[in-house]
Amino acid sequence: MDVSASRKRPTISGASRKPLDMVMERKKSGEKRQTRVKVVIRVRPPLTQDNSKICVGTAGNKVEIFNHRNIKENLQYEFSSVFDKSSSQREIFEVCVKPLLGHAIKGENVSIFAYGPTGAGKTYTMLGTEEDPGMIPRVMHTLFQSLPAHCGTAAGPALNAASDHKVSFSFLEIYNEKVQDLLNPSETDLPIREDGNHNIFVAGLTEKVIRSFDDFKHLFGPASKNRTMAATKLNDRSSRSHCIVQLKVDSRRGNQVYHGKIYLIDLAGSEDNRRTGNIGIRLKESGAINKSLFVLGEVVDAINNNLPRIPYRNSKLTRLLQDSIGGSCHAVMITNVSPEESFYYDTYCTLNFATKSRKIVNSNTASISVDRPAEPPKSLKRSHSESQRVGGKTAKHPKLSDGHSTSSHASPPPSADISPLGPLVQRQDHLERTVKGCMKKMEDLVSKIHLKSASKPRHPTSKPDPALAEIQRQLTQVQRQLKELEQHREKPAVTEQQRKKEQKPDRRRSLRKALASVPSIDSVLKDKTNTGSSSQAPVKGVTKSGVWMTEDPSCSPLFVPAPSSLSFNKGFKSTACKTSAAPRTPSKFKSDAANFTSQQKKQNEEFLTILNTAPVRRLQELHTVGAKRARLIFDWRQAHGDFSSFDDLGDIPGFTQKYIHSLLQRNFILTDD
Ligand SMILES: Nc1ncnc2c1ncn2[C@@H]1O[C@H](COP(=O)(O)OP(=O)(O)OP(=O)(O)O)[C@@H](O)[C@H]1O
Repeated sequence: MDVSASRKRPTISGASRKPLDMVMERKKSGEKRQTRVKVVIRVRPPLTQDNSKICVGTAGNKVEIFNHRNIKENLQYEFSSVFDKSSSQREIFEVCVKPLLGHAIKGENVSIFAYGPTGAGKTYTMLGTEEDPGMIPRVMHTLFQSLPAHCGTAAGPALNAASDHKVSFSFLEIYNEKVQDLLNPSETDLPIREDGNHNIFVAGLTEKVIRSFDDFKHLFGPASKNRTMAATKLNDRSSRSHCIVQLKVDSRRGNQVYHGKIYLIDLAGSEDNRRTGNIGIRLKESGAINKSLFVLGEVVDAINNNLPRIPYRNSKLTRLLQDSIGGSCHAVMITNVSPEESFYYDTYCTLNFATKSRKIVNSNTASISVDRPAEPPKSLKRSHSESQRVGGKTAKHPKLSDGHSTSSHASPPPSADISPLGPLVQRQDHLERTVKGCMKKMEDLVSKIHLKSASKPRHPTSKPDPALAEIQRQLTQVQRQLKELEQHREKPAVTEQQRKKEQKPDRRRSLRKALASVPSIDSVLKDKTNTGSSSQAPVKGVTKSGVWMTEDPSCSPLFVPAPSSLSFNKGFKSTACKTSAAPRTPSKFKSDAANFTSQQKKQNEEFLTILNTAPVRRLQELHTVGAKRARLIFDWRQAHGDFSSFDDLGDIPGFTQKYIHSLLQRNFILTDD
C-alpha cells in the first residue's frame, strides 16, 4: 500500500467513488515513521492563596523544583512545552493536541493522555468546565469542523460528506483492573484482545456512530455520570478509574478508506494513601490505580532499556495503551503537576517519570482499506461478507453510511493483506498436504505389515492377502490422481484468477472423492483380524492419544472410536489408549468400522462444535492444547466468530500447520474439512 496517498490532498470526486458497502481489504501501510511521545508539563494554579508554599517554577520550556537532598540547589527539567498556571485550555489544545488530529484522518492512531498525581488537574485538562472546555470536547468540536475540509470539499457538490466519514464513539473506564463500558454500564468486565495485526481492542465495547458535536454531547454527558468518582482528602471529585474515550475515524478517499483511531485518556492519579486518608473501598481502588501506574513505569523503563519483554500485559491500562506507548501511535502526554509544596514529592516523581517518557519512540503506520470490486468466492464468506456484519462481534469493515443512531460493538481491526483467493489456495494446499500425509502413513503401515508377514514362515499354499492388495491398488490410484492434479496446476490457464476460481472447488471435490474411495486402514486391519491375522503380531502404531507405544492396531491414528465415545467430551484428553491394556474387542471394532466415513464426519463436526462453543477450561482439556492455546482459540473465536473449518485455526497467531496437523491427529480428526 502506498501511504503517500494519505499525504496528498484528497482527490475524491463523485464519479470515482465506489459504493460504500463494497468488500474492502484492510492493510497497514508499509511505510513506518517514527515519532517520539511528546511530553508537555502543565502546572495548575495554586488552590490556596499562600504563595510561600509554592515549590514549582517555570521558565520557557523548563520546570524547576528544589532538590530535597540539598535545598540550596534546584532541579531543572526540560520538556517540549511547559504550561504554567496562566495557560489556557485553548493554548494547550492548539499547541499539543490539534496538530495530531490530522494523523487520525490519515488512518493513524493518536493518543492524548493526562498523567499526574491526584489533584494535579488531569480531569480539568481533559474535560474542563462548561465555560472553559478541556481537550475532549475541543477534539470533538475540531474533528467535526475539519472532517469535510479533509475529505475533499474540492470534489464538488456531488460529494456527500456525511457518508465519506464515520466517527464512532466509545467510552470506557478501567476500574479496579476491570474494563467497564460507560455507554453500557451493565458491561463491567470486558476483555482486552489483540488481533493478528497486533491491534489492541476491547471486545464487546459499545460503539456509537456520531455525526456532530451535538451527538457527542448527548452521549458523553449521561455516560460521564457512570464514571467512578469520589471524594478523597486531596480531591473532592477524584477519579477512581482510568477513563478513556475512543474515537474511530474512518475517512474515504477514492477507493480507499483510512481507519484512524483517537484515544483521549484521563488517567487516575497516583495516590499516597497516608495523605489521601483512603480506607476500605477507596484504599482498594487506590491499590489498583497505583499498581497500574507502577506497571506503566515498568513499561516505560523496559522500552527505554530496550528490554526484550515489555510488561504490557501486567495491567489492563498498559495493555490498552500498548499502541500509545512504544506502539503505532502519535502520542502526547500532558503531565499535570501541582505547584504546592505539600505535593513536592508527587511533583518530583512525576517530573522524573515524564523525563523518561520523553525517550519513547513510536512508529506510525496507516490502516487503510481498499475497495475490491469482485464478489468474494463463496468459501470466503466468513473472511469477507460475514465480517461486515454490523452489530455483531465480527463487524470488521463498518459501512461508512451507517446512521448515527446505529449501535454496534467494537470489533478488531481486520488482519492485513487478505488476498481474495489466498485463503482458498491455502486451504487447497493444506488439503493436499493432509491427503499426502494420510497416504504416507498408510504406505508405512502397509510396508510394516509386509515386513511382518515376510518375516513369518508362509504356508506354501497361502495366497497374497487380498485386503493388502486392495489397499495397495487404492493407494496407487490416489497417487495417480494427486499427480494429475499437480500437473493440472502447472498448466497455464485462461486467466490465473479464473483458473483458481473455477477449478479449485473441483480439485477439492476430486481430492475428497479420492480420499473417500480409499478404504480405511482400520477396515483392512480389521479384515485381517477377522481372517485370522489377529494371531499375527499386531502392528506398532500411534495411539489415539498420539503416543507411539502400543502394539494394538486399533490405536492407529486412523482408528474410529466406538459410538459411546462420540460424545461432546470425546475430543477431550483421555488416557483410554495410552496403554495397550484395554484393546477393543474385534466385534465392537468391526461394527464401528462399518460406517467409518459418517462416523468420522460426525466426529469432525463435533470437534468443530467443541472449538466453537467450549469455554477456555474445556478447550484446554483437548489433546495438545493447554491453557495458553485454549485462550488463543477462545480469543480468536470471540474476535472473529465461529470457526467454519479447521483451516481457520491457521489464522490464530502461533498456530502453525504442523501444530494444527498434530492437534487434529491427536484429537482423532482424520481430515480437516
Ligand atoms: N488549570 C486549572 N485551572 C483552574 N483549576 C484547576 C486547574 N487544574 C485543576 N484545577 C482544579 O484543581 C482541582 C483538582 O483537579 P482535577 O480533579 O482535575 O485533578 P485530577 O488530577 O484529575 O485528580 P484525580 O486524579 O484525583 O482525579 C479541581 O478543583 C480543579 O477544578
